[in-house]
Amino acid sequence: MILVNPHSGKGQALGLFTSHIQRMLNETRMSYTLVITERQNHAREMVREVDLSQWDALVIISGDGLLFEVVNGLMEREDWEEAIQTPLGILPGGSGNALAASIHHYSGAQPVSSEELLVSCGFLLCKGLVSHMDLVSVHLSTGPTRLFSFLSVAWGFVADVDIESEKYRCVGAARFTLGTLVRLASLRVYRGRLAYLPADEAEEDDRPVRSSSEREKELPRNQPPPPSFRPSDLRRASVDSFCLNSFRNSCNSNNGIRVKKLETVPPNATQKGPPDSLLVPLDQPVPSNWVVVPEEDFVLMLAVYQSHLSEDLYAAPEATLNDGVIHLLYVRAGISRAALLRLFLAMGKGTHLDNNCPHLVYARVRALRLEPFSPKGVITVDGEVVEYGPLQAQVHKGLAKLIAR
Ligand SMILES: Nc1ncnc2c1ncn2[C@@H]1O[C@H](COP(=O)(O)OP(=O)(O)OP(=O)(O)O)[C@@H](O)[C@H]1O
Repeated sequence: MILVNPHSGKGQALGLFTSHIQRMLNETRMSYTLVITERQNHAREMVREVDLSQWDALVIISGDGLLFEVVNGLMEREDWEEAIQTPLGILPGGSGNALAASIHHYSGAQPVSSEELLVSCGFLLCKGLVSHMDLVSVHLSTGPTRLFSFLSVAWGFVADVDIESEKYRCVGAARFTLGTLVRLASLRVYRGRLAYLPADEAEEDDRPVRSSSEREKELPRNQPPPPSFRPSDLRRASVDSFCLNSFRNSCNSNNGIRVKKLETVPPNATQKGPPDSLLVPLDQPVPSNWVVVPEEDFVLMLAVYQSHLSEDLYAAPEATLNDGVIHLLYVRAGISRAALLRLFLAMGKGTHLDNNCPHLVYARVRALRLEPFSPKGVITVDGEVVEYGPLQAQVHKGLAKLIAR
């Protein structure tokens, strides 16, 4: 199932699919159904109810926001443990495309333009090799109290830029550069308390470690793919005509693709997912083996679990898809505008940690707690704004599966 957010990025996700991806899938003789999302939470509600036995993979062509919905929809199911084993795929159609940029980077390739990134991720999808991907369980004190995140938690400068730059999405990935310059002009300090469990202090995840053959399974498909893409091999994809009983389906044709419109079911708020053995309730002090950061004034806090925060921000050079580590970066108050700008320019190349910036701190952690004291601010999880207030998070190594090698 390929889910498209027609409004993501510059609003061209469907066009990008037809111009770049459709032919590649046809050449591999992979059959698929395209679902165009109609509103926020459509994908989340749909994957919560869908019969997953009918699908080999759930692929999104959008920004990271749509994958966030799919991951959380799967984790809200009664059968979440099995559901989250469904291979996920991502094709960049947004303006940030952090996970797509990360998997392109993990494949060993050099940085590329947005269009080439789409083709690169298309090839990864056609190869169909599946790897495990870490998920982070994020607890909030209000709103939906537990979320699952595959990318980042941000507070302060980065979160502000992410949200404020939404209005510049027509310029694509450059929106973050533009937003950074605007926010630098009105640099703020955020007051709060940060604590974390260093990765070397924490016990390894107690789930059994899987063998590499179990980790890297090839996606089933109708026929083996041709060794390379040749025009003579071009065939039309056989488009599946699944009938999902829980939805009212109406299909119509769009550029030769069968488009399925789905009616979804009411939200389900029940808590699901693995226990967070490293966390104590938010109203209790953190355990004694945690580090409590002495400073209380910050410019930013960024917890990231993949290498890239956007196509142009190589935030965690050491990160891999399944390292079971939250890469925590924070910048203490007192940094000059010029030094912060230099830091972000260096992040474009992934050299920010080599620059010995005295205000930047980096730690590999397994869990963290953030208690903002500033009355107003923005916190984002995977680029989506969440309720502003205390939160804590714990990584779950390799909980999800991603088509990524
Ligand atoms: N048809 C739709 N109409 C409006 N919103 C939608 C629709 N489909 C999905 N959404 C919502 O749009 C939000 C943004 O989606 P997404 O992150 O995929 O794109 P984006 O914001 O353009 O990408 P990026 O995060 O890279 O900038 C998500 O929260 C998603 O729930």
